[in-house]
Amino acid sequence: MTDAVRTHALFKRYGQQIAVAGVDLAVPAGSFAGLVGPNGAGKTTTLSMITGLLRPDGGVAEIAGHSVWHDPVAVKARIGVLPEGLRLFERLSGRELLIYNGRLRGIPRADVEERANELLAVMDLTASADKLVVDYSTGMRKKIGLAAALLHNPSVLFLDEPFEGVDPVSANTLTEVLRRYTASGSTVIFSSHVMDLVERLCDWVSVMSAGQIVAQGPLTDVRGARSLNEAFLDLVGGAPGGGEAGLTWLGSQSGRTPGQAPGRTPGQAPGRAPGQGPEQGPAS
Ligand SMILES: Nc1ncnc2c1ncn2[C@@H]1O[C@H](COP(=O)(O)OP(=O)(O)OP(=O)(O)O)[C@@H](O)[C@H]1O
Repeated sequence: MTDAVRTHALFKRYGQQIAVAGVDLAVPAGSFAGLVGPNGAGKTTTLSMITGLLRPDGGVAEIAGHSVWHDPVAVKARIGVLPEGLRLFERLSGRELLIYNGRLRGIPRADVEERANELLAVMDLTASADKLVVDYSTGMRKKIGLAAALLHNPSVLFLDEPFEGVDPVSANTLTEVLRRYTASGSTVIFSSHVMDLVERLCDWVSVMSAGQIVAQGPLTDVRGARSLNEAFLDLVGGAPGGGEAGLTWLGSQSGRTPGQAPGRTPGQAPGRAPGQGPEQGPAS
């Protein structure tokens, strides 16, 4: 079967900084796929190149066998995107936004209205449908963004951090919608830092580190006998206890004035409170 998404040697440089260093991504159709990696690994840059938002410096990206950069119309008809830092038409209401998106996609007005109403209901946005998007909360923006990305029934849906700022109830709604969507044979690819979430939702995982794919395949293979979080830390070289190095000044607030080292008053030797020997308890 053709992969829903495939890239070969995808490359992007910003000045001296190589953001994506030859990525070979493969996501089978019908997958619920997670793209994970530490901050700055190149996930957003990769997704931007695959969705036609950013021109690669090298390599190829294909959606269902269509080249993103040579056959952009065919690709854009097949994909839905919920990008990072989502920009929406703020002065439209949620309903107007969906109808506008649907009409831009060439969907007949009656169909757009029907789909918009259904999506608003599923996303629990019916009561806010006529409110301006500028007045939506973070979670509501994610939901209307997802509704807009789903309206034309794409075969591949790209989501950059879709659950960020979304409350547990709304996250549950989004999860259900996405599960239904992949169960029908469509593909979801989402980036996230939340390993528990990826482990719970995804059946396919691609792990990126320093601009490259360091592991990719079915979740159970990538994870092995470990949790995905442990596998991730092994793969990306997260030093166990790395957060304990340095920062000796951090914490120990008691008996200290601002700017003073912990546990010390001016003129006192380090490590002992005035008038207190090592075995001495508090004065009674
Ligand atoms: N527009 C830009 N100009 C210069 N450097 C950039 C630009 N966009 C990204 N980078 C650099 O490219 C590298 C990859 O960034 P990218 O945003 O793709 O990472 P990411 O994996 O999505 O990170 P995060 O998890 O923090 O969102 C980083 O080193 C980043 O500083």
